[in-house]
Amino acid sequence: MLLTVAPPDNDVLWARALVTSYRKPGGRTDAAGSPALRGVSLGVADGEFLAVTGPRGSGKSTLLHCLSGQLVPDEGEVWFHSRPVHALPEAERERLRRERFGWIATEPHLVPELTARENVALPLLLSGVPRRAAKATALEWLDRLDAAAHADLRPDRLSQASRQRVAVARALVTRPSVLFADEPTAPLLYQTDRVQVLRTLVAVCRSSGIAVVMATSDEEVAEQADRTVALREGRRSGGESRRPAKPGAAVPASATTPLPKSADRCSASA
Ligand SMILES: Nc1ncnc2c1ncn2[C@@H]1O[C@H](COP(=O)(O)OP(=O)(O)OP(=O)(O)O)[C@@H](O)[C@H]1O
Repeated sequence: MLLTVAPPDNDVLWARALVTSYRKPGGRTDAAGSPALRGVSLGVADGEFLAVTGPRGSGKSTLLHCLSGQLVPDEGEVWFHSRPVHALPEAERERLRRERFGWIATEPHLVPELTARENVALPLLLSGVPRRAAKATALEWLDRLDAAAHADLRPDRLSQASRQRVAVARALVTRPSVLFADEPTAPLLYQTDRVQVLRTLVAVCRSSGIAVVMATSDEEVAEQADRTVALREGRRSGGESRRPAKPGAAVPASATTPLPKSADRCSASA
């Protein structure tokens, strides 16, 4: 595969001409001959909130999987700073995902036997942080997500919105450089929950300098983003739209307080 030069300095993440097809169990390329991505290029600036929009099946999730190194594209390149994600061995991609990327799925997928605080502490424990420090940092992140009151409850005792807040705290506890979120508010029934979870997430990422790449088909969600790129049938559709910041947007005070020292990045640098 031809490697080009690394991306511009102000882009934390950069992708060029991504093409991806899903293969059938027999190993053959999709019989319909319809790649999920057909040449998508984009860059994500440091600390930027980028929304990826498009109808169902347009390739949003596939793009996030490629950008986060979960899926290696058939063609094209993905760079994280000066590292060619598409060309890294599986073990290095996994390490990158664990240490520099956060992931929020549509469903929270919390460990049912663990409390909210233990769920959030888990990524830190797995990267070798001592238990006490990990649990203290987990509580600080739950507090920033307005979920500290639920710290000692297991997921089955939490509302859907609270579970998603815990999942957001778990994704951010390692202070990733990029947070990927795949329709994170879609399962929340109430608009007030969707708005609050999203605003808290965005405020925390902005105050911590974490870039966000969010797949969404919800226009209200996309309106919160700094920039929106649209997909249709695996291709960029139309231009991109940039929106001015909304200084008046109400966010919980806890989401914008500076991070305590113990919440500083715990993982190794890339
Ligand atoms: N695991 C898979 N195996 C086979 N085909 C897949 C797989 N995942 C996605 N696809 C196909 O790839 C295309 C893009 O799907 P993708 O999930 O990336 O789109 P999306 O915009 O995220 O849609 P949605 O909003 O429904 O999740 C679709 O045609 C979909 O059917």
